[in-house]
Parts: sequence; structure tokens; C-alpha cells
Amino acid sequence: MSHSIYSGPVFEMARQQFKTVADHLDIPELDRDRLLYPKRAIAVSCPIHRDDGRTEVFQGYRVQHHLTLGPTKGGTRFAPSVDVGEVAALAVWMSWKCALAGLPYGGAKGGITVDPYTLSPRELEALSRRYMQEMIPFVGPHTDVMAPDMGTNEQVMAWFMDTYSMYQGQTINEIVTGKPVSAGGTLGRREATGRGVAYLVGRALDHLGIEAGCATAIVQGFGNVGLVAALALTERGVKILGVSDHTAAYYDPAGLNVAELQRYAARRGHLAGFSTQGLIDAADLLVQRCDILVPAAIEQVITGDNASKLKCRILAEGANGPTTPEADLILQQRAAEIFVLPDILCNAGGVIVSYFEWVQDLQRLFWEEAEVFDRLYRILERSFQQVIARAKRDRISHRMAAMAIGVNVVQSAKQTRGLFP
Ligand SMILES: NC(=O)C1=CN([C@@H]2O[C@H](COP(=O)(O)OP(=O)(O)OC[C@H]3O[C@@H](n4cnc5c(N)ncnc54)[C@H](O)[C@@H]3O)[C@@H](O)[C@H]2O)C=CC1
Ligand SMILES: O=C(O)CCC(=O)C(=O)O
Repeated sequence: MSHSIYSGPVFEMARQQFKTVADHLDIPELDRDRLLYPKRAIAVSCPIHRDDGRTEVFQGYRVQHHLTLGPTKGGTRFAPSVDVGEVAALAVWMSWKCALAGLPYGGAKGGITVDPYTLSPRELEALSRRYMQEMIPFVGPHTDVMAPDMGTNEQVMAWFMDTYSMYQGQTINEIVTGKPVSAGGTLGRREATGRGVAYLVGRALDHLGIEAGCATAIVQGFGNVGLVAALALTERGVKILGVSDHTAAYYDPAGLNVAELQRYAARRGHLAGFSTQGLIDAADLLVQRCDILVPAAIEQVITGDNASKLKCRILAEGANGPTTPEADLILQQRAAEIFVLPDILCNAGGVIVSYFEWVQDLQRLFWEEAEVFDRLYRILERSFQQVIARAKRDRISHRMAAMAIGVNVVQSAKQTRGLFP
């Protein structure tokens, strides 16, 4: 495409990754734009009254990558970094992720350019409701189904669902996933991404012959994904040496008490001030020795600068896009030392259980928690086996293998339907 609205470092990263995989798969040049560029992008202005009486307008986006396999699916991010390029990259990654997991979805992502930590609860509700109100013409249970991502949570999903439902004159639970169970959500969605990360880390440990009870981990990000992953790893016997959020990073070679940190963060809303001991520079935390490193916050934290300094055995990508293509080249050279669980495999637990939530909402038939996790782990196990086998067969990295499987699924669906140029 000679000109597009999608730009910026994160979209550039998604584009470069796609080019590498398209070269590997020998996808003809003429077919590539059709696969990479999103079908639709929506930009909306969301005015709200601030608590001090001012009116402020926030910019919101939703990008729907492709509708070839079913509705689009993906989270909604409230963060200062949000722009159309970032959201588009995240939508593209959602497509490969859903395809790898065998879900009947294309990818989408949305967001608002706002620091949610600066909003009062009333302002957050007003902004969430206004965003969904603006999106009503463009989303639907069979068109595009939203979910949580960074800076949003179950409460925001409940407001989205309520706003959409009020406009339709009836309750439509299946319009978003990641809702509270009391508002039509599924058991297990809150923990799904983090527990999925821990399950796959367990499989990687098996692969490397490391006992979970002897393993150590460092987790960046202490939100839905990072905190739950840290707790689930602790349950498996892994010692957590380091954690961080946007306000502080802590490291203790003897191990941190994750439950205590969780209680503190629940009270204060952040980690800063937890202790004067164990404070470490956030960037240094990532290069401390550990068996498992879990980036579970923002994009592009494993870079050409620090990839050669990592001292972990497993890089478990809880976040979307934490590793730049420059870092990937270094990690490929270090493949015998570092086992990479690429994002579209590692953090797929969230969207898989979102799929279960959507299915349950459509059927009005709800499952026990054990059934949710049993089905989740079966899908993750299948994807894990597929990625390992494909990487071995084609002598490629785990990321390339995961992406190749996902891109193949979307490409062949487009070809079969006859929509391919
Ligand atoms: N929530 C979900 O189900 C899924 C989330 N993800 C990805 O996981 C990542 C985290 O998302 P959530 O946990 O849902 O978000 P969240 O909003 O619940 O938590 C984000 C955490 O990251 C921390 N953080 C932000 N900037 C940071 C920085 N520069 N350094 C260290 N920590 C920082 C925040 O303080 C917070 O603890 C994102 O990349 C998201 O796209 C991926 C799949 C599903
Ligand atoms: O649960 C979902 O639908 C999407 C979760 C998400 O945004 C992601 O996997 O990055």
C-alpha cells in the first residue's frame, strides 16, 4: 500500500514481523496488503464532564482487522500511548492469535488516549460509556466483540455492556467479554490470561527439564496478566524474585511475597511505597538472572539493547509485542539458551476464555470453572505442540512458527471464500 493511516513504531513492528513470515511462507507480494492492512478503522471523539466542571474531549479508536472467519475480537486499551497505529498493530496480532488458537474470529483492538490513573471513578464511567455509545454503529455480537486490555477491567466491560444494551432496549451480554460474572461473564476469564501464561511456562519447563519447584521468575507488570501470572507461578512452586509496575520495581534474590504485594497494590493502586528495601531500576530488573522472565505490561521492552543481556531460560510474553524485531534476531541466535513463548501463543488464554464467554452468553448456558480451565488448557496444549513441531520442522523461531500457523489459517480462509485478490 503506497499510503496508509497506520504508522508509528508499534505498527512498524507488526508490519516487519508480517513481512518476515510472508517471506518464509512465500506469499506473493500482491496478496500481502490484503492480509496485513485492517479492514476498518474507526476514530471517535469522546467528550466528558471532568469533576472540576470542564468539558474534555478524548480520542478513541477501534480497528477491525478482518471479518473472514467471523466477528472481530479484541480488547480495549485506556493508555496515553494509544493511537491508531498502536491499535492497528494490536488488532493484527489478535488475528494471528485467534487463528493459532482455532477461534472463529478476526482480530480487533480499540482504545482511548488517556491515562486512566488520572480519572476519578465517575470520570472513568462517563468516558467508558461515551466510548461505547460512539461505537454502537460499528460493533455487535456478530460484528465485533470487545474485551478488556491494559487500563480497562471487568467494571469497564460491565459499563460497555450496559450502555450497548440500553440503546438496544434489551440486555445483550454477548456484546463484550471479560464482564463480571454477575453481569453475564464467565467463571475464569479474570484469571485466564495469567493462568494460561503459567500453564505454558510449565510446559516450557518440562521441555527444558527444569523442576518448577527449583525455578525462579521475574514479572514486569502487576495488573491482570502480570499479577495473576505471578500468583499462578507461585502456586506451581516457582519463586518470584522480581516484580514491577509503572511506579516501582522490586527485586529480592531470596524471593518476594507476592500475596503481600498484591494486598498493598489493591489498597494503594500501585506498587510504589511498598518497601524501601529491594527497590531496583525498572530496566535493570529485566536483566537479572532468573529462569523465567515474564514481560506483562507494554510493548517493546525487550530490545536490541538488552536482548543480549537477558539471563533467563524462558521468555514468556504475557504482554503483546514486548519484543522488537531487532531483539528477535538476537534471541534467534540465543535459541539454545532462551526458550521463547511468543505473545500470540503465551497470552492467548484471555481471548480463548473470552470465546467461551461469548459462546455461553449466546447459548444462555453457563459452565463450571473446571470445564472452562480444562477446555482452555486443551487448546493451549494443542497450540504449544503445533508451534514446537512447526519450529522444528521448518527450523524457525517459535515466534515465526506461531505466526506462520496463524497467517496460514487466515490466508487459506480468504482464498477458499474467494475474497482474495
Ligand atoms: N487483560 C488481558 O486479558 C490481556 C492482556 N494482554 C496484554 O498484557 C499486557 C498487560 O495487560 P493487563 O495486565 O490487562 O493490563 P493492566 O492494566 O491490568 O495492568 C498493566 C500493568 O502494567 C504496568 N505497567 C504499565 N506501564 C509499565 C511500565 N512501563 N513498566 C512496568 N509496568 C508497567 C501497570 O502499572 C500495571 O501493573 C498488555 O500488553 C496487554 O495487551 C494480552 C492478552 C490478554
Ligand atoms: O479477550 C479478548 O477478547 C481479547 C484479549 C486481548 O485483548 C488480547 O489477547 O490481547
